[in-house]
Order: sequence, then structure tokens, then C-alpha cells
Amino acid sequence: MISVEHVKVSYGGPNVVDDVSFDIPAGRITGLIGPNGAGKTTMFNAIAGHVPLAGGRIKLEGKDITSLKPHQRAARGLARTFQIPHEFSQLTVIENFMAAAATPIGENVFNVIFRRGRFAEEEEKTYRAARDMVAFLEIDQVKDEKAGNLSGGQKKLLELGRALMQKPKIILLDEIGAGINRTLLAKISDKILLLNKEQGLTFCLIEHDLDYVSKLCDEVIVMAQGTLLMRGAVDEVRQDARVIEAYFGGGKYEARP
Ligand SMILES: Nc1ncnc2c1ncn2[C@@H]1O[C@H](COP(=O)(O)OP(=O)(O)OP(=O)(O)O)[C@@H](O)[C@H]1O
Repeated sequence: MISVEHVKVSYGGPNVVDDVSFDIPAGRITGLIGPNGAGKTTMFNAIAGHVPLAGGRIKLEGKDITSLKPHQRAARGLARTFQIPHEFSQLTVIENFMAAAATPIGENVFNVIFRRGRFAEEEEKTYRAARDMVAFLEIDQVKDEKAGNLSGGQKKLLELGRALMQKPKIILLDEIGAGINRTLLAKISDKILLLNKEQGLTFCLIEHDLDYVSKLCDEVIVMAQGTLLMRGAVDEVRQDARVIEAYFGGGKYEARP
């Protein structure tokens, strides 16, 4: 689905991602793990087009997307969530979902003036899709709440819903489970597994809790200090001496309390 080929990224100084190559296979849930500062979010930024590459290329379904802007990559089916949710805080949950929907028909003047009927029809369709998303995520009680007033966990659900409204083929989830309680965490994993199994949606997720990763992911890619350390099944990776050294600093792994 995604091929990362010899990617390098620099924020002005030395490369923080340095010659990294891996594939994210279609229809699977792949984890991207590694210690703080390993370059995981930077890699997501590179894949989604939020930072320029200092070298290498990114392919989506075999096509080179390296020169495409983020919205062009989104139009080809690539969605992402952010570690710090990017909601429109003054809009309600429903409005946030509508704003995130793929290619609203009313976006240019021609459509607004000459295709009013069609515009209303599309808007109604988008509204229905937004309502369906509220139902899918089971957040009916906050659907008319301004996004800025939601709890941290509810914002994570909103972030997932906004990505899903783009009708993507692949979603990059950046620490969707961070800082939320176990009940909500379980709910989010159920949704991810359902979307993967029933719709074949591809996921790549960054997450620090390896127990959580092992429940969701078929395979994990491990980064450390801007490089690719290894990839494999979670249990295999967990026992690898290089990973223990890099990821856990040689210490014992502590599960989420
Ligand atoms: N906008 C930026 N400008 C300059 N340096 C940055 C920027 N963003 C990240 N970095 C640096 O790039 C390196 C990789 O950071 P990145 O956030 O990609 O790591 P990470 O693996 O996602 O870490 P974490 O698990 O803590 O989120 C770090 O040394 C970080 O300080």
C-alpha cells in the first residue's frame, strides 16, 4: 500500500530520519514503535506530505507521491491523525465531520451558483455521513457539542472520525491511545479492528504501549535514532536484544497502569 524508500528528513540540522525504507502492507494493521525522539512522527509527516524529504521517495499503491501536497495525498486515500488533535474547536462534532468529508461539491463558485440543487443534495449526503459517523463512534451525546469542549478521549474519537470521513484506503494513527482511559482505549481498538476486518482498511499506528500494539497489529516496524531497527511480529520484536536496548534502555518494560 505504502512504500517508504530510503527516506531522509532534516529540520535544518542532521537528518532525524536517515535512509529509512519499509512497506506498509495493504489490508493489515502495522505498528510503528520506538523510543521518544526515534523519528516516528516525522516519518508520518513525511508520508502524509507535511515535511519535505531530504532524500528518498514515498509511493502509494505503486505510484510516486513524493511531490504531492498533503491534500493531494488525502485525495488519493491517505488519511492521518495527529498526536495533538487538530479539530475545529468552534465547530460542533457533526460540523467537524462534515468539514472533513471528501471533496465537498460546494467548494467552488461555479457549483454554488449553477448547481444549487446538487449542492443541497451533496450537503444532505455529507450530513447523513456525519450522523452515521457519530453513530459508528457512539458519541451521540456530544454530537452538537463544540469540539473545543470535548474531553481528551472524545477528541481522539473525533480525530479518528475526521480521518474516516475522508473515506481513506489507509489511515496513519499517531498515538490515538495516548492519555485515554482503558474503556475508551478498548472501544477505539474495537473500531479499528472492525474497520480493518470488515472494510479492509489499512492502518499504520504509532503507539508506546506494546500490550495495546500486540492486540491490534499484525507486525511492527521499530525505529530508533532516525533509523529502521527491525520489523517483525510483536512478540519477536519484544525479545530482540537491540530493541530492548534501544526501546527500553535495557530496563524492564512497564505496562500501562
Ligand atoms: N518541527 C521540528 N523541528 C525541529 N526538530 C524536530 C521537529 N519535530 C521533531 N524534531 C526532532 O526530530 C527528532 C524526531 O522527533 P519525532 O517527533 O519524529 O520522534 P518520535 O519518535 O515521534 O518521538 P515521540 O515518541 O516522543 O513522539 C527529535 O529529535 C525531535 O526533537
